[in-house]
Amino acid sequence: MTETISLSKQDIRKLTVAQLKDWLTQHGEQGFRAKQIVEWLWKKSATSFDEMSNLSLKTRELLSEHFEIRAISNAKSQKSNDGTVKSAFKLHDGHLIEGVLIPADDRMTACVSSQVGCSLTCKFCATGYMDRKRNLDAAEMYDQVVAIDRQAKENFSVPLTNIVYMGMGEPLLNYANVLESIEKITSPEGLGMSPKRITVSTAGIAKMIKKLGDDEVKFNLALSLHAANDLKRNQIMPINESNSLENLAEALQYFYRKTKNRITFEYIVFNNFNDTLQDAKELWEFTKKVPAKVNIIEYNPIAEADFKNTGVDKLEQFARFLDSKGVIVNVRRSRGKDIDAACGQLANREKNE
Ligand SMILES: C[S@@+](CC[C@H](N)C(=O)[O-])C[C@H]1O[C@@H](n2cnc3c(N)ncnc32)[C@H](O)[C@@H]1O
Ligand code: SF4
Repeated sequence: MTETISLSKQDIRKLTVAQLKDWLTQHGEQGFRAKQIVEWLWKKSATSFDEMSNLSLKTRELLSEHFEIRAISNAKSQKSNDGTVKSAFKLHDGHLIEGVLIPADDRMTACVSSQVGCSLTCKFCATGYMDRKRNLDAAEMYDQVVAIDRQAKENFSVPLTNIVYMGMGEPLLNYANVLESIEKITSPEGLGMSPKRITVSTAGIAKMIKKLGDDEVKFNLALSLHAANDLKRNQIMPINESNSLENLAEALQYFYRKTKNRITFEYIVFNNFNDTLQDAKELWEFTKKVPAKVNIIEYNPIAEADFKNTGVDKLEQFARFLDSKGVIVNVRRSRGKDIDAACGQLANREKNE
């Protein structure tokens, strides 16, 4: 019988401080070094053991003999006319994911991916036409934030102010890793950012929205609604067939009771699909179910589908109706469209090479 020996070393960032401490003491090292190593790995984003200058050469050699640091690498960045920077990041196993820096007057936002591809097949989203290859681990999401923060400092001389989990993938289908990444991003041992500046966007997995409530998370939640009517939502978001609007409303109410965090509803106003006054009324009715605000977002055309944005007049009428009913509504213009860096356009494509 032949035995298969795995040559790949363990990713050291999968270990907790306590596990690392145990490992070090079992290997004749001082346990307190674990905290120093963890600080190098997260706060200082070291990509090699050689950088860990307060460890002895012997300790560094011991670590590199047994572990590796699976950092992501920046494969390519493209800058849009409006300053948006889209980056392709290469993962240790060769997969590519994308992250985007979105500069605005009052904020610098990182849009990060949570999965390689997506399994939810929303009809208007480029990522939905790719297969889901795998979930990202916490370090792979954390590394995107670190890399995009560097880009913000290099290009605009300011650090990131906000993070949105709105890149490739459905964050709530990678629940544990997404929460772990946010824990690292917000903890003083990591980047120390406020959870109030982080938004996780979901296509709507009712069970996991409730779990967010049970976990009493401090970050913001956005629901990609796009239709407040099951028949229409089923047509563009197949996940709605098993997570109806009624189930979602109930889950959101539960989430709100537990966290007191107001929900954001994302709504693309598609031409001749969900742009009538009746659609606006249904959306208004839905917003009454839970404290919420509405972001009307522009559709970024993708090759696979032939949706169109509604006209300016209809869009204004739609937004004015909501406003007249006391709904907090923002109309958001899309960014980075010339390089396919806008929401829903992330599918590892290059433009204008
Ligand atoms: C790409 S998704 C990732 C997060 C999560 N899977 C979700 O659906 O909310 C982020 C946001 O982009 C939106 N989106 C997807 N395709 C789009 C497109 N072609 N134009 C504009 N927004 C789009 C989604 O509806 C969602 O609000
Ligand atoms: S919109 Fe979100 S859930 Fe839907 S396919 Fe795109 S990434 Fe997946």
